[in-house]
Formats: sequence, C-alpha cells, structure tokens
Amino acid sequence: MLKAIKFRSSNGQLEVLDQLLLPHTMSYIKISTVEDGWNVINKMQVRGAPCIAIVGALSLAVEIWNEEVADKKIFLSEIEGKLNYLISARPTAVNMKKESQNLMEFATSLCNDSECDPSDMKKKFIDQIIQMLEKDIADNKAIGKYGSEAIMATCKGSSQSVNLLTHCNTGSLATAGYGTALGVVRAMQESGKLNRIYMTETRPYNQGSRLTAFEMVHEKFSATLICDSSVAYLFQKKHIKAVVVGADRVAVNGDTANKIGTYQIACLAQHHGVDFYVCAPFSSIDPSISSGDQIIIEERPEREMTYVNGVRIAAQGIEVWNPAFDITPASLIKGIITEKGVYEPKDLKDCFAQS
Ligand SMILES: CSC[C@H]1O[C@H](OP(=O)(O)O)[C@H](O)[C@@H]1O
Repeated sequence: MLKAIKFRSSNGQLEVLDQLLLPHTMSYIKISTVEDGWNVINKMQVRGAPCIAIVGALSLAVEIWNEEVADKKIFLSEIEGKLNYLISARPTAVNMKKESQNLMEFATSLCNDSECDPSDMKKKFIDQIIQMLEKDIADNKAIGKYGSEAIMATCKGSSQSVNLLTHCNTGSLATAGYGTALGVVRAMQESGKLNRIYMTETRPYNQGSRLTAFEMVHEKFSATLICDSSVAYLFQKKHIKAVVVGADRVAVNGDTANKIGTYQIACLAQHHGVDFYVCAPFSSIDPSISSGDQIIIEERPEREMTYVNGVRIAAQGIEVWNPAFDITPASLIKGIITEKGVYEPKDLKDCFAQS
C-alpha cells in the first residue's frame, strides 16, 4: 500500500510524499519543523483531513525531539503556540483542530501532574502523537468493516458484488493508511463484494485521476475513472449500488463539508435512488457546530484551476471562483460510517450529548 507518511520512531525522522508530483514522481520531503509541516499542508503537498492532522502533529514531535525541557509550564505554552500555528495551514478540515485540542488536554494533565518531570512530559507527549498513526489505521479498518456491512445489508443475494462510486481521494494518501471511503472499498474488495469502483477525476486538484486511480492501479482493483461531469450518466447507464465519500468536517446534525463536487453527486444520487454514505472517523466530526452553514469553506488560488502542469487552460483575464469544498446537507446522506459504527445523521448529536 502507498504511504503518504514515513516516520521512524527510533530517531524522529519524518518524511511525507509530495502528492503534487503524483502519479508521475514518487518523491518524499523531509520534515524537521512545524514550519515545514505547515508549508506542505498549506501547499497541498500533503492533504486529506486525517493525514493533515497526523503530519501536523508529527512535525511538532520532530521539532521538539531533541529539545531540553526545563520548565513544564513554558513547554506547555510553547506547544500550544505551535499547535495553533499548524491549525492555520488550512481552514476547513477539523481534524488538526480536534487533535490539537486532544493533545493540549493531554499536555495540560502532564503539566499538572507533580509526579511527571519535564523530560517525562516531553516523552509522553511525543508518544501520544506517535500513537495517532496506528490509531488512524485501526479506525479506518473499522470504518471499512462497518461500511461494507451497511452496504451489503441492503443487497438481496449474499453472493452479490456491487459497483461503487467515490469522489476525491480518501485512501492511503489521505490518511495514515487503508483510508476512509477507500477503506470501505478495500474492505469490500477483501470480502469479494466489490465488482468495480468508479472514481471521479475531481477537478481541479485531480485527487481522483492522480491519487485514487494511482492507489487502485497500484493494488490492481477493478477500477474506472470518469469525468466529474459523467456522474449523472453513470447512474443512468451503470448499476451503482452506493456512493462513498470522505469528509473534512461533519456538523453535529450530519451536514458534511467535503471536496467540491460532493454536493452535486449527492443530489444526483438521491434523484437516481443511489445510497450516499459519508465515511469519516470521529476526529472529522465537529460537535461545536450545529449545522453546515457554520463551516468555513476554503477558497484556493485561481492558478490551481486555470493551469494544468504549468500550462494555462483557461482564457486569460477570466475571473475565477475556486472553492475547495462544498456542504452536503444531512437530508441527502443515508449514513455516516465511522470507526464506532454507522449513524443516521439525525442520531449523530446523541453521540455527543452523552460525552
Ligand atoms: C479522508 S480525506 C478527507 C477529505 O480530504 C480531501 O480534501 P483535500 O484533498 O483538499 O485535503 C477530500 O475532501 C477528502 O474527502
């Protein structure tokens, strides 16, 4: 499986795959500081909500790896500033913000623990970050399991295999490995339930044609690439059982921010009676927002839309609007597939009411 992140816990060496160069070139970038981490996230050399959080946190771990910590309170204040800086790299995905909150709660508890000396605090803090890698992969495999069961539960014959559609990239290049929506695709492949995975190109960054297609070819899946504009005709001409997409931020009512183009696919899925699932770990759900209209939608530079590989494809002088995400209303979503199970959008709020 392709690896977006290479981290050696023996010596704190971190490298990330430069996804702007895929599929033609596999090149890893060394990350030594939070500034390096911020830059690769902001430039989208690294992308995907879970991957952003893990690379951001690991960039902090490697920056402080050899630091001598003398005062716990000063150290706590230092890491808070660095985490807030990392959150600013991209505004829509919530994972970096939530993991920062979790890390700050953990660091504060260490700071307040009189039994924990400064060097212990640093070591335990770094170990907490390193655990994110394995937890993400475990979460994704659980998402895959629950998603596969949910999709097959609505099939008549147990021997049936189905066609799925996905948008953008939610696989090993968007996470620590296995993937969220692509994790469901992998789980169905593993259980013999996948006939074919269709994927959209996902203009303008082309996560589908450059990344998802790369992952699927690399692992020899039966996979077909389509233009973003072919989705309606695909639903008309091919039997698509379900759409599985990722998420950058899910509001507590189930409204979901995801890659631009997701909303129109959800509208078409409803029109054609195709089940539409969002696949995301709980770290992508934001309990602080009640609906999707509170989610900030990042707008990317116009050059990312008007040029391909350095060649201008749009008329000079045309004005451009390039939102990187849109909001799919909960009413269009059949289920939100998480590592804890599958939830109807209306039931999501109860998960947070208890906590
Ligand atoms: C599991 S990745 C979630 C999400 O992130 C992608 O956005 P980007 O490539 O801009 O980071 C896309 O929206 C995926 O669905």
